[in-house]
Amino acid sequence: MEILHVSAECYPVAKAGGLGDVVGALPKYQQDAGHQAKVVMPMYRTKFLYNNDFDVVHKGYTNIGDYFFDYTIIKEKTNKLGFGLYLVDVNGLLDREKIYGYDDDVQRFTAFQVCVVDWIASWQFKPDVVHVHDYHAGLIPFMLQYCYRYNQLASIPTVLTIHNAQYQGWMTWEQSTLLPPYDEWKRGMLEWGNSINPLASAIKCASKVTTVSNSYLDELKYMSNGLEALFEYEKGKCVGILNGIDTQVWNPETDTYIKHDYSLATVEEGKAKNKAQLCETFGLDVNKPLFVFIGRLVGEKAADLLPNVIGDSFYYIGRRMNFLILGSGEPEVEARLNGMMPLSQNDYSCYIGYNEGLSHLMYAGADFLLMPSRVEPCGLNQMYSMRYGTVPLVRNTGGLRDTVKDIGEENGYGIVFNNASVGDVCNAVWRACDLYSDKSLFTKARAQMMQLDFSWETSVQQYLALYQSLR
Ligand SMILES: Nc1ncnc2c1ncn2[C@@H]1O[C@H](COP(=O)(O)OP(=O)(O)O[C@H]2O[C@H](CO)[C@@H](O)[C@H](O)[C@H]2O)[C@@H](O)[C@H]1O
Repeated sequence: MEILHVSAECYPVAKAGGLGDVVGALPKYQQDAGHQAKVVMPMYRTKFLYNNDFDVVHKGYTNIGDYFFDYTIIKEKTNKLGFGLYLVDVNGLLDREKIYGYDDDVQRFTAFQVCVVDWIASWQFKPDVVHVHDYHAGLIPFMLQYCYRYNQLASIPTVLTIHNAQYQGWMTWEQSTLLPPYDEWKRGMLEWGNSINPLASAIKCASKVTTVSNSYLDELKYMSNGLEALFEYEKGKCVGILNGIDTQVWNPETDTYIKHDYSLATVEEGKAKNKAQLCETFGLDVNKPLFVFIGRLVGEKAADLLPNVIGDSFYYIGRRMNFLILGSGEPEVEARLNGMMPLSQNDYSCYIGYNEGLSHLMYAGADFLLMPSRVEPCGLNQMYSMRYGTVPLVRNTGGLRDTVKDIGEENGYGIVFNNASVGDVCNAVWRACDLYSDKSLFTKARAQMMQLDFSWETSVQQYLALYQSLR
């Protein structure tokens, strides 16, 4: 089968979070399973672009509204990522340093999608399926079916994967002119809540919709930032497929980001060395358990709780542990976390920003990973941490519920709590400190987690079966 993934992110080309990880891995494993997988994404000004060689495979001319422009599709020459990587170059619009966060993001991502559809129209043989990820590619199922210019593409099956339904890409009706001319009778397929909603449109128009865990699919029916009724209505075509992790990138035995690689057999000393390196870098006490948080500092991840969790843990449990935070996001949370630095007694530090290498070292060197998420469609961090022998503390939600079993249960290995509240997280920290003191239980949990199988193979088969059902 020929599968075309359309996404705003793909690791290692450009990544802002878990979407990039998934789009950098899933196609590789589909290719390994004997299929032809391609990824098309915007051409940002990233290191990857400058450090690799590309061929021009297509040149085109199109428009968004009254802005007419040339675009170019370039392909990485050697398929070094394990699949065909295609970048859309639109001079001035897409070739920026950041992925998101510009005032004209609506124009940028609409232009990207128009170019992708325009490019597909030039193919001699059409792909067997177009697989779009999140709202940045959400207008494509509509365009393929209802834009007059692309009538010949209407029968291509489409799959939407929702990595995060919080962000929907809302556009005003005035911005509808950015789309190629379409059948006005179908404008309802673009609309939700009186505006153009690219994510809702993709849910309506795609042949199938997947979410990145089963529990998240259930939750979306009562908590999806306004789309609850739509998920209930379209539930017949929705299915949950749990993400895997790229075990070639996330492997403590071969990880090139860490100096001290380790396996299940050498986990004790391997983690100790990585922890020592981390503690030295951040001025932490290597003899105390180390709790880390890695992620976007936003409400969904309950990052706003962190300052009080740290303060209350020190106050009520005692200064028996270290905390280290890596992330960026809401300015108030960043400021509070930074503001706590002078109060550290060699037991707290934070790094505000994005740092891929440091994240690997933290998964490797920490004892515990905090994930109090209010919403977690799947969550990759907890799976990475388990593979690196770091015990996750997670809220009982979404993909966290589907992947972490509480230590209190038979064969459990993690710490699970119910509420995204300071009290519940502190209680989990307390339980973790107790676990840390119980050496034999801690070692057992660690060994058990490291042997769990979160590889992509199973999920890839589920995606392939889904595509097959559309042919
Ligand atoms: N400051 C920083 N420095 C370095 N690395 C950082 C970082 N901040 C985040 N990361 C990395 O970004 C990734 C985050 O992935 P998640 O899946 O946990 O969350 P995200 O909300 O981005 O993804 C969404 O999509 C994914 C994929 O489907 C779902 O798992 C998830 O639930 C959903 O919210 C991890 O690789 C993490 O290490």
